[in-house]
Amino acid sequence: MVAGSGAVRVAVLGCGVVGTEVVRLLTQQGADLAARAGAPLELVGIAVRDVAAPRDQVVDRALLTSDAESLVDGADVVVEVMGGIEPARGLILRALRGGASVVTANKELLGKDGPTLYAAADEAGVDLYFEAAVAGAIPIVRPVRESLAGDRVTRVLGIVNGTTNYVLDQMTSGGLELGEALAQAQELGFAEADPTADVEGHDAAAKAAILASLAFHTRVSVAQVHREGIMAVTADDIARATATGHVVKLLALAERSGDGVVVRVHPALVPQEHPLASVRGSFNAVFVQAEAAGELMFYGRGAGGVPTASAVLGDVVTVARHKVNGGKGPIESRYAQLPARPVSDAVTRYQVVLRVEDRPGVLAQVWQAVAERGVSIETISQSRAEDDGEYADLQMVTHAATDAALSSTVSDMSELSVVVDVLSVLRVEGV
Ligand SMILES: NC(=O)C1=CN([C@@H]2O[C@H](COP(=O)(O)OP(=O)(O)OC[C@H]3O[C@@H](n4cnc5c(N)ncnc54)[C@H](O)[C@@H]3O)[C@@H](O)[C@H]2O)C=CC1
Ligand SMILES: N[C@@H](CC=O)C(=O)O
Ligand code: NA
Repeated sequence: MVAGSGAVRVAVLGCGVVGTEVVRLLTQQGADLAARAGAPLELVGIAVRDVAAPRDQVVDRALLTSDAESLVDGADVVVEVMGGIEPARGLILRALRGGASVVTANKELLGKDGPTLYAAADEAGVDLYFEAAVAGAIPIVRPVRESLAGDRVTRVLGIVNGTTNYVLDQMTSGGLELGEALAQAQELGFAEADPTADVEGHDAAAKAAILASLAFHTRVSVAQVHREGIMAVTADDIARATATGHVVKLLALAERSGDGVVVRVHPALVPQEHPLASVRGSFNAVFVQAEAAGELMFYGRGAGGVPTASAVLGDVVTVARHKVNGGKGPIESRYAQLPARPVSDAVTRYQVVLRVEDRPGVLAQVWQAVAERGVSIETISQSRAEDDGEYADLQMVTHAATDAALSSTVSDMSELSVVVDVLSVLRVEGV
């Protein structure tokens, strides 16, 4: 419960893209937030690296401090939006152990070491909320953690990284190079401080681990997530996708597989008519399949300071209400303890493009290599290779099979003497 004046003392750690917008909402919406929380939310300080650095004018410079520890010690609610592992982790633990509730947007930390933080919150009897950590403004953590607590989730599939969705979209519709589109995403405040976290899939993998943990009541760490980023996606992949009625998206998937779960992040072809194909720019979308609810879709802005601040403030109001009225949000639910299965167990489909010698009998050899692995082909087409009359390009899409069978098939095909090169291998999802 709140002591003294009755105001809830809020400390903000980090004043970058998200922190500045959190400060703006706390400052400009004070009266509404107080009415909703049941007490004024008093911004008691903002921890920054450099108190002298230029700031947006909404930031009251008198509140800036480089002493984050003292700030944490005097707060009822700590908002961590500095990112990274340390000192964020130490400060969050200090806050929780000192009796403050914590709101964080830090998926990297939750994906790596969430259980330590959940345990500290549980032991101290305070809240740890993190709606902003997955898919920005979209309410997805709370629906999965609370609204679906009475159901059995079977699959989570979505676009959970705004930067890579923006980049792939710009490559598809604007014809931009990856580097050029990434620079724009950085400028717009979508990218992580180190954008390799976005383009190499680490950010999406952390979010997938968080979602899988919540959906399956199981601890899933980022190390258990199969991860491929978008750096290998070429302009040719995108052109081929368009020609065959697909869009390339970086997907996060978490699904039950036998008695376990498979969690994976990778680029995939999505049919143009699938709702995920129309998720443009920095928007995100998550499909959740649950046994009783059926299919649910969550859509909205997945990145950017202002949308993310909305999710942060929603959590701040919730934990402040608990400080004012008593009560507490849910603790970590991990009773199911489903084992993490490798990506080789996932059932998917591949689109493979081979450069082959352009002579009779080639198709039969390729077909046989596929059949020997128990895989079957749904569509196959052949075109003359643009750069050399001796070769042809074979483009095929398989029926569903395990990732193990499909990758072995590609490996076998690449060994055939008639196969000159494997030009592209992409999974196909959402069919
Ligand atoms: N930008 C976005 O669209 C979203 C970001 N997030 C998460 O929100 C967090 C913040 O992200 P951004 O605001 O975009 O990053 P940012 O890099 O713009 O801001 C972080 C700020 O924290 C400060 N900081 C870092 N270490 C500090 C320390 N030891 N003491 C004091 N200040 C320190 C930095 O100087 C910087 O100003 C990250 O965890 C990020 O993953 C989550 C959802 C969306
Ligand atoms: N860098 C992240 C920010 C939000 O989580 C993204 O692009 O999605
Ligand atoms: Na969210």
